[in-house]
Amino acid sequence: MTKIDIISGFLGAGKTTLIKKLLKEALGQEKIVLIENEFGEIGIDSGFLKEAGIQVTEMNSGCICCSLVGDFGTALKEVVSKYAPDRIIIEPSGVGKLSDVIKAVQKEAENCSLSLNSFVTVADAKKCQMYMKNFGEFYNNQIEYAGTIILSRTGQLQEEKLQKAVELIREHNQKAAVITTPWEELDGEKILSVMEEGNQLSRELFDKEEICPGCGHHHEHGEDHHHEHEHHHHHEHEHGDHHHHHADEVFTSWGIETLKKFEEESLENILKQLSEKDSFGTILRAKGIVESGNKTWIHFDLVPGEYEIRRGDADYTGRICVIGAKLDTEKIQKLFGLS
Ligand SMILES: Nc1nc2c(ncn2[C@@H]2O[C@H](COP(=O)(O)OP(=O)(O)OP(=O)(O)O)[C@@H](O)[C@H]2O)c(=O)[nH]1
Repeated sequence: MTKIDIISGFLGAGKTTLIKKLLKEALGQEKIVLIENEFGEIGIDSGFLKEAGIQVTEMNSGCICCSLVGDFGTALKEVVSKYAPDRIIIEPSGVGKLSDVIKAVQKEAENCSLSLNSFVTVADAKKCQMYMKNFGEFYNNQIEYAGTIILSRTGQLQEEKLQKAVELIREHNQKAAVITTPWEELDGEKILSVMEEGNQLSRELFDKEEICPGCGHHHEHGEDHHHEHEHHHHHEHEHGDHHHHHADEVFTSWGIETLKKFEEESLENILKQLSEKDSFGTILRAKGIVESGNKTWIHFDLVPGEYEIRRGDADYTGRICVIGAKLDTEKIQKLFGLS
């Protein structure tokens, strides 16, 4: 029986960082396949995992949570028959709805010999209030359906702020275990055992009813699609323009492969502008690997309010990806000096 762990979380929450930690500290002996579904045109994360000998299957052509459920099922089956792994870790795109991913996995689990072992959401403790307010339709679904919620960046947070984050999360999920301890203080084994217990707790919730991610209403399990549509129309009449969005209606991504070399200073200036000004749209995530002078390479990461530049390994070509809402991609391209 292959175990499946779903590690969801909004853009830049820390999913990849968590997966690395688990692989290193808890899953070293197991045969693992990672299925990544990145939102954005260019997969940037998978390099290090491939180097670590982990099998990575990228699904960058679309979203596993909605239209491509069929393809996702095929991908799962292929992975099981080809590698017979002990465990499949699924990292859905940061803007995917966790409930859709769980549904897709459950559907396939019946056919292949798969067991849904855990469904986790990584949430940036510093930003959950802002994300709930601005992108609640996607963000809250990930919180509501998680068996375990693993807060990231809690180390730098004041106690009251962390307390507030936990309260906000509890408004959407009373049952999940919420990990508040900074990750450096926890062993991967400990985190994994909490994740696996979370499965037991929320299975009950998931079996009984489904919370409509858009309107917050509970639908009986098994309620058919036709019926659901009527239900939604009903709401539209009541509340005006209520309808559910697909991720690609709300979020856009811009990605480019480039040979351009960047000085650390000028890249710093670019990231500073991206994170401070709102004239490029709402920037939610940027990452890239680009060449710098003297055959050195720079890796960078940006989430709202913070960015990080570090020296890293060369890659097969330079790549940059920016994700956000209402992006002015032309202006962003110019900012990187690439138009
Ligand atoms: N200080 C701090 N930084 C973190 C923590 N978790 C993640 N980061 C940083 O945040 C950035 C994003 O982390 P990732 O692990 O790539 O996040 P992700 O959820 O995989 O992001 P996507 O690529 O958008 O899917 C990286 O620069 C990490 O080093 C944390 O707990 N504390």
